[in-house]
Amino acid sequence: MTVNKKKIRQQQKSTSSHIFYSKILFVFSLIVLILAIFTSRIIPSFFPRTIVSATSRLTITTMASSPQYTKELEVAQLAVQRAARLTKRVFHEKAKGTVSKDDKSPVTIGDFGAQALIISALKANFPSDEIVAEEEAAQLREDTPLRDQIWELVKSTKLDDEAAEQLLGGAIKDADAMLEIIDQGNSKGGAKGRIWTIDPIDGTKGFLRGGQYAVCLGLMVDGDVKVGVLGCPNLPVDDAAPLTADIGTKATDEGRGVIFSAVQGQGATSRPLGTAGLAEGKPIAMKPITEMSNASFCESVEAGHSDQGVAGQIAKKLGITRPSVRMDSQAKYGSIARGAGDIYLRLPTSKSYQEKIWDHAAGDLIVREAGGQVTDMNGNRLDFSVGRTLAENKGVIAAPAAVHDQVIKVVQEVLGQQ
Ligand SMILES: Nc1ncnc2c1ncn2[C@@H]1O[C@H](COP(=O)(O)O)[C@@H](OP(=O)(O)O)[C@H]1O
Ligand SMILES: [Mg+2]
Ligand SMILES: [Mg+2]
Ligand SMILES: [Mg+2]
Repeated sequence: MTVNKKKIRQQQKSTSSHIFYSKILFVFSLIVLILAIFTSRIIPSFFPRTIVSATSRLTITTMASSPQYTKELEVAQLAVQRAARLTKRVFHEKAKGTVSKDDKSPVTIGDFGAQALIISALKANFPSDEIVAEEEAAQLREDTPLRDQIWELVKSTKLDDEAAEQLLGGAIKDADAMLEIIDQGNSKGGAKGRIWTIDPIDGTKGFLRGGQYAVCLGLMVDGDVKVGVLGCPNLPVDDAAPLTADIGTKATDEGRGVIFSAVQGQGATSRPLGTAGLAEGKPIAMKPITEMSNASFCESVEAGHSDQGVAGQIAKKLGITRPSVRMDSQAKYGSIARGAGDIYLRLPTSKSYQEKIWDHAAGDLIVREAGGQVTDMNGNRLDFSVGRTLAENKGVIAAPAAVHDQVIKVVQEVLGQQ
């Protein structure tokens, strides 16, 4: 009897110590898991991709319940929509008020006007945010007729929706105030705080020749792109329309004009550029590549902006059989994000050129939120935290996440043979 009791007591003791040790083990594992997740977010390269992507999914779920950057997104979309109204007016005019910048690249009254409208909308809503924008007003201060031409456009470009126009802060006071506003885009950029980046007309050369162009706006917080908006007035509204360099010969804008948007962790959308207010956005996603031979790739129209010879060799080695679609501006990012094309290749043409952050911020986020991966030619993520340029990166390779490693491998092989 006593022996049995003793046995039972011993058994109870060992069970409760088991439970005690299991609890300790459980709490310890939990702490390790939390630490792993926390550290993997700070130093992602130390951890396998699976852990990092599981964490991102965790972030997405958390963020979905309390969407962030709602106001930023609304203001950015409306500001891009209004600026695109201005660029479309200039686009349909014969004389586009083109002048040459110091680096010999073109700039038009559309570039200056769109930048003034976007900055004034941002300053009305987020007065302490910094802005990195492409253009500056110096030339306009010495050229009064050019300044006045832009002012005429800026003061008469409004959204039809009165409430939306009010949200953007309404009209700019006068021509001098407009010049000051243009120059508020002179931030040096960097890794701290809230910084917007604007390309009022990306693909100015495309804009001038009647090709694709984009009005681009991105918000970076501590060097990371959180919001991206691309207005592409000459792309088809239809997300399923095939990728083509041709914008058609129609004089009307019917069936054309799209805004791509993304917020980090909330996916990417497209909506018609429209005329009044904002249409409902539709989620967009990159197309999975099942056969490389059926894949399409796009690149710049300008041979001076991207090495088309090297891109051709990469495509061939990947097994891509179709010729590239040459398209100006970040319309390329939008097009692959909605599955109209598959891969975007941008190979440097010179050792010294540094890509500008306004040429890539919005597109980078939109593609990544649509299921893509965007890196430089060495496979490193684009680093928007080092100033006005992507000084730490060379070239751009954007592709569906599932094949991106394969593309980078081929890029390295081809470049290694150079
Ligand atoms: N040598 C070069 N290499 C890469 N990009 C260049 C370049 N010279 C200019 N660019 C950039 O290429 C952008 C156009 O991109 P794409 O060639 O894809 O259409 C230009 O934007 P802007 O048109 O806003 O000036 C400009 O900033
Ligand atoms: Mg330019
Ligand atoms: Mg540009
Ligand atoms: Mg530009």
